[in-house]
Formats: sequence, structure tokens, C-alpha cells
Amino acid sequence: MEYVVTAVILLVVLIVGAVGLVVPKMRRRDLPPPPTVPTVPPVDQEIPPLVEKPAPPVVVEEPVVEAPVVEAPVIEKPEPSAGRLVRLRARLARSQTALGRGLLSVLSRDHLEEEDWEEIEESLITADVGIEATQVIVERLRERVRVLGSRTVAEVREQLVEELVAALEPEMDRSLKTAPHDGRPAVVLVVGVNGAGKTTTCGKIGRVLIGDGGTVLFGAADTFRAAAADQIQTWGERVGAETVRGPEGGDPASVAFDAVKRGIDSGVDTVLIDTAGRLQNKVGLMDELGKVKRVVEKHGAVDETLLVLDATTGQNGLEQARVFTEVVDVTGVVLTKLDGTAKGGIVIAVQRKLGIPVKLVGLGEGPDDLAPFEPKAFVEALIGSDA
Ligand SMILES: Nc1nc2c(ncn2[C@@H]2O[C@H](COP(=O)(O)OP(=O)(O)OP(=O)(O)O)[C@@H](O)[C@H]2O)c(=O)[nH]1
Repeated sequence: MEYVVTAVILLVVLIVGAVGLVVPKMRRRDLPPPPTVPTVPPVDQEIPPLVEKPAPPVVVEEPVVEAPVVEAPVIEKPEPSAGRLVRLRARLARSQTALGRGLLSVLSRDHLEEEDWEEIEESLITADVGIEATQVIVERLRERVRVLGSRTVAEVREQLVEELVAALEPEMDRSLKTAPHDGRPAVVLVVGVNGAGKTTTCGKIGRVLIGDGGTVLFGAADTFRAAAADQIQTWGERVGAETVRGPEGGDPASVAFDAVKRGIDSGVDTVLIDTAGRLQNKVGLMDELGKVKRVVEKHGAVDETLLVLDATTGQNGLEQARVFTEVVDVTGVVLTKLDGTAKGGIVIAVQRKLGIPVKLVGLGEGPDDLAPFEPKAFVEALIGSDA
């Protein structure tokens, strides 16, 4: 029995000892953190490479210097000039209100008394028709009204139109001599006081000629105003026409000569020469324009000399214009800025006083606001149809 008890005790001691040895070991094994389970990156996340690649060398990109885009200039093709006056008739609205409507309302009265005729005269004079022309027009109207007796508005309108057209001398030759001849271009001199719209008109005439199928070269002989040469050159570039210019303050006659020479060599139809009007006195004007003309005529006669007149300057402008007609042989008048005045009657006065036909009229600042002058269409626009 004793042996059994001893054996049991021994067994218990052995078991306790074994447990004592095993448990601490297990505890020690628990201490290190549990091995981490590698997390699977989400599908769209880039898996980092196992072996780190060396960073790619930094490439310094040279700035790309783009070659300048040279755009071909857009060459405009202006509309032909036929019918322009009719298309631009609304521009005469100021004159129409002052002259056309005023006259029609008086003329439509049942019995025209002396003061009515005076009123008619006054309207015409206010519209710059000029005293002489006014007297003729009123006289003729009085006679017709007396003979006709009772009148309708339509009849009166018709008579008024006829008298104004007659005062504009419709038989005058208003064609522009711009066609080439004898193997050389036609030469057109554009003259007038500064500010009248000379350079602008020169550019517009070029467009009219190109619109009608011709070719043009500009001569920038207004060397007094540097901007004038730039201005005319810009007009030329828009329609693909060449401009011959000289140094600022240079000799206008020499520029004009070179322009005609270049025009002959390049075979254009018309050479348009813009001149300067900045001349204090008649002697200076005579010297300069006379020289330009003489020098140009070494190539052949000048075909057309156009005098540019500002319609808004009225009767005063007419006096200045007369000086030009004494200096050069003016063949036609271009009356500008008719859109800005109620004095459209100046056309009649200009022709009467200068004895030179109005060939073109300026009706705005737009490039194609220049129309060949047609007396009937002009008067129709001036009188209007809704009075
Ligand atoms: N409303 C209107 N303005 C016009 C017309 N014609 C020209 N002009 C304007 O008149 C101004 C003077 O025109 P320019 O052509 O520079 O005058 P210029 O006679 O050449 O003047 P200089 O070169 O100084 O001798 C400009 O602002 C034009 O746009 C027209 O028919 N109607």
C-alpha cells in the first residue's frame, strides 16, 4: 500500500513538473505578435513592385517652339458697283426728311399762295441747292402747277422729281476713265483738301474697280501724313492690290511716278494716286499738284482727276474746291459724307458752280459705301416715296 501511495505522489509530482515546464514555453510562444496576414490590395490598386526600380531619369523637356502660323490674307471680293445708290438710299434719310418731305407737304396743299412758294424756296436753299438753282427750280414748278391746275400728290411728286433731275444735268458724262489703253494702265489722280475723305475715297474707288472686275495699284503720294500711306496700303491689302509708297515727307511726285511705272510693269488696269491736300495757299498747291501731274505725264496723260469734296462743309467747301479746279483739270467730283447731312441739295450746287459732273457719292464709312452717281436714283431717294 505504501508503494502505491508513493507511486501516486511521484506521478503527481511528475505531472506538475511537466506542466510547469510546458506552460511557460507556450506563453513565450504567444508573446510575439501574431503573424500578420498579408493584405490583398484592391484590384485597382497598383501592386508595388517587389524590387524597387530606380527612379526614371528626369527628362527636362525642351519647350516646343511652334513655327509661326502664316495665315494667307483673306482677299475680299467687293460687290459690283451697279445699283449701289439704290441699295444705300436709306443713308440719305436726313436729307429726305428735310428736303423731300418738306417740299411734298407744301406742294400738296390745295392752293399755293405766295408764302407757300417762299417756303419751298427756303427748303431748297436750306438744303444747299444754291440760290441760282433754287430760283430756276421754283420758277419751273410754278409754271407747271399753274398749267396743270388741280394736282394729286403723285402728280406733284413726279413734277418735283423731274425738276430736280433736270437741275442735276443728267446728260453730263459721269463715266470713270479707268480702262487701260495703249498698253498702259489708266491713271487716276485723287485730289482735295485734307479731311474731305480723300484717302478713304481712294480706297473705296479701288474696291469699286475691283468689284467691277478690274485690277488696281495704289500710289501713296500723300507723303505729308505718314498714316495716309498706311491707310491706303491697308485698303489695298484687303483687296489684294499693291501699294507703292515713299519715305515719309518724301517727294509726292516721285512716288506718283514710281507708282505709274510699277503699274505699267505689273500690267494693272488702273493706277489710283492719293495726293496730299495740306497746302496753305494756292501757290503751294499749284507747285505740288502741278509737279505730280507733270511727272506722272512722263508716262502718258492722266486719264481722270477726281476732286473729293465733303458734303457737310456746304457752300464753304465749294470755295475751296474752286481753287483745285483752277490748279488741275478736274474731270469729276466725288461728294463724300452725304449720309451725315440734311443738305443733299449740295450735289446740284456743286455741279452748277464748278461745271463738273458729280461722278461718285460717299454714303458712309463702310468700305463699300461709295456709289456711282445716278441723278434719277439720287432724286428718288431724296424725295422718298412715303410722303
Ligand atoms: N460718314 C462718312 N464718313 C466718311 C465718308 N468718307 C470718308 N469719311 C470719313 O472721313 C474721315 C476722313 O477721311 P480721310 O480719308 O482720312 O480724309 P483725307 O481727306 O484723306 O485726309 P488727309 O489724309 O488728312 O488729307 C474718316 O473718318 C472717314 O471714315 C463718307 O462718305 N461718310
